[in-house]
Amino acid sequence: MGRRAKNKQGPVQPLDDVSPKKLGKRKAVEDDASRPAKKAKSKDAPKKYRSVKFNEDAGGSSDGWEDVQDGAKIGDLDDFLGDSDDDMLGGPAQEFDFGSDAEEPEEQPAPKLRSKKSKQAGPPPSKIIPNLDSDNSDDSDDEEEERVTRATMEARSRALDAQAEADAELDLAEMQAAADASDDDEDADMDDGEEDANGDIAIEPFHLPTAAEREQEKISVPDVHLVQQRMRQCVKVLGRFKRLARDGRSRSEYVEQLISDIASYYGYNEFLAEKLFHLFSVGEAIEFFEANEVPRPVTIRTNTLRTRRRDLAQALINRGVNLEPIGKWTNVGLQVFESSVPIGATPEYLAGHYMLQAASSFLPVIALAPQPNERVLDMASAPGGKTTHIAALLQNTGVVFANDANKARTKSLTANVHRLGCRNVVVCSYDGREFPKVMGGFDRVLLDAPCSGTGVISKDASVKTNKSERDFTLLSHLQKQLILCAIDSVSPDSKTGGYIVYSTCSVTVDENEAVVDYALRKRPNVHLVDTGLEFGTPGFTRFRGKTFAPSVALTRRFYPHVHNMDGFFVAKFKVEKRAKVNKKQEEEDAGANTVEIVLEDGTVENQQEAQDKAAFDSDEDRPYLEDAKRRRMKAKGLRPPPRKASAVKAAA
Ligand SMILES: C[S@@+](CC[C@H](N)C(=O)[O-])C[C@H]1O[C@@H](n2cnc3c(N)ncnc32)[C@H](O)[C@@H]1O
Repeated sequence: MGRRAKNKQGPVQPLDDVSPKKLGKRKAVEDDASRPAKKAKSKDAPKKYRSVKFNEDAGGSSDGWEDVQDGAKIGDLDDFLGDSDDDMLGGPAQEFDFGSDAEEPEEQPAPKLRSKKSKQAGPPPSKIIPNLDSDNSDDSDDEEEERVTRATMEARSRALDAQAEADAELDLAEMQAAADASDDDEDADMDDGEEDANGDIAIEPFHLPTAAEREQEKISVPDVHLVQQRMRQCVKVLGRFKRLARDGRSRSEYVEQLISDIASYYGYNEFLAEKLFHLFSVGEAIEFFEANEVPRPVTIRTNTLRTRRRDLAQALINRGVNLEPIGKWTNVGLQVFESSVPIGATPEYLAGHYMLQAASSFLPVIALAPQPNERVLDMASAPGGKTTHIAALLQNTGVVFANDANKARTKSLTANVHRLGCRNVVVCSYDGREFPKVMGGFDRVLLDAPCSGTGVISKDASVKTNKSERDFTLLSHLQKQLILCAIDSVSPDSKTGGYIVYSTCSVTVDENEAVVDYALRKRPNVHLVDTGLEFGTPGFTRFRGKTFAPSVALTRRFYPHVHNMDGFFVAKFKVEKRAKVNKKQEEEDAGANTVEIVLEDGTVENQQEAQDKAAFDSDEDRPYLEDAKRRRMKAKGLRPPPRKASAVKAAA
C-alpha cells in the first residue's frame, strides 16, 4: 500500500453544466467557497464522508463506492431548473422536464485544469464533472443573495469547512504547479535558488541518487518526505532539463527515479507505474496518479422502464438524498452528493427505479445507440449495468442477448434484469469467442471487454500491485479475439444498425487502441465511426514507437483527472458487407488461384489475404486458444491432453 493509499478522499465534485442560475444561490455559494479538488489532499486530513451501502451492480469494478462525502447540498426538486434532452441517447425522448426553458443553462464553464499539456492532439478536453473551483458562481447577484435560507447557510458552512480542509492540504499540488510552470516556459532563464516568473523559489540544489544509493534505499525503510521532495524536484528538473539537470545525468535517469518514487509513494508496482506514467506528460501523469487516490462521484442511472428521472429525484430527495442531474450529455443520470439512507437499499432501488452505475458506464451504451426493435448482443454483460440500459433504450422491444462467460456472475445479471423490469433480455453464458457460432446476425454488439481495470484504481486499489506484464499480454490477446468475434456477430445487412462498440475501463494502449487497430487490420469490412460522445480525448494514433490507423483518433478516452470519471475507452465500428466476388476478375485470374474480393468501399483484396486476415494471428494466438480449451476441459472435469511446445513457450 503506498503512502497515499490512506489519503483516499477528496471533495465530491458537482456537475459542470448545472449553472448557478439553474441551481439558484445554493450552488453559487458552494462554488464560490470551494477549492480545487487537487488541493484537498493530505495524509492526515480527517475524512468527511458518510458510508453508504449499495449493491454491486455498477459496471466494471463494482466496489469502492462505499463513501459518499458529506456534501453541501440540500436537495429540492425546485432547484432543478431546466434540463436538456439527450439526442445522443438515440432512444426515445424521455418524458422529462426539470423546469422551464426560461433559464437557459449557461455556457459550460471552462475546466480549470492545472496542466493543459497532453501528449494527444486535438482540443483540450473538458472536465465533465468539474472541480469545485469551477468559476460559475455569480457573486453579484444580490437578489439571489437575499434568498439564502437556512439550508443554504448550512451548505455554505459545510463548503467553508471543506475549503478550510483543502487549504490545509497542499501536498503534491506544488509539484503539479511546478510542472505547469515548466510547460509554460521551458527555457526560462532561471538558476537554482532564484525566483521564477511566478515568484516561486526555484528548485534547491538536488542530487539524483546514484545506482548504489538507490539500491541502499530499497533495503532501508523509505523516507516518505524524502521521496515526496525528490518527486517534486524531479518534476521540476524534467520541466527545465537543460537548466536544472545536474552531474551530466540523463533525462531518462530522472524519469526512472521519478517513476520509482511514484511507485513507492502511491503504492504501485514499478511496471504499472511506468506503463501509466508514459501515457501523459510529466505534470499530467502526477495529476492522474493523484486522481486515482480520490473516489469518483456517486452516480445512479434512472431506469426509464420504471420511472422518470424527475420522479425518481423527488422520491429520493424525500428520503434525504442530496442529488442533482448529471451533465447535459445524459438525461437519465443523477449524481448523489449525500444520503441519509443506504442508496443501494431504498424502496426505489429495490423496485428497480435506478441502477447504481458509474457515469463512465453510460458512455458505451450512448455510443451504441440501440434503436427500438433491434437485436442486440451484450457480449460480456455481467452484472448488467449496460444490458439494462440497452433494454431501457429499446423500450423493452426487440431483444438483448446478455452473455457472460462467468456463470456465477450471470446470477447478479439475472437479478438486475428482473429488478429493473427488462422483459426483452435473454441471459446466456458462453465464452464470447464462441460467437457467432452460437448465434449471429445482430443489429448491434456491445463488447465491454474484460480488462485490467487501470481506469478504476480509485475503486479497486489492488490493481496497483496485482497486474504484471503477462496479465496485459493475456488480456490484450483475449480482447483481440473477442473483438473479432463481436464484429463477426453483427449483420452487415442490418437495416437500422450494423454497429459494434468496444469499451474497457482501462487506460492502457495495449487494451484499447492496439486492439482496435488489430480489428481494423483483421477485418477490412469494418471502419471506425464517431462515437457520438460530446467529450473525451481522441485515441492515440501513435504511441511509443507504435503507429495505429489514423481513424483510431475517432475513439475516445476518458480520464479521472480530466473528466472526473473512471478511466474509460470507447470505440465504435460500422460493419459493411464483407465481400462480393468479382466474377470478372475471377475469370481473368482463373488458373492463377487468386480470387479478388471487392469490398463495399471499392477496395480489392486477394481472397487468401482476406482469409488470412480474418483468422486470428495463428502463431500468435494458437497457444492462447489451446490454453483456453484446456481450461474449458478442466472446468468440465475432463483431463486435457499434454501441452504442446508452443503453448508451453507462450505460457513461459
Ligand atoms: C467489464 S466486465 C462487464 C461489465 C458489464 N458490461 C456491465 O456493464 O455490468 C467484463 C465481463 O467480461 C466477462 N468475461 C470475461 N471473459 C469473457 C469471455 N471470454 N467471454 C465473455 N465474457 C467474458 C467477465 O465475467 C466480466 O463479467
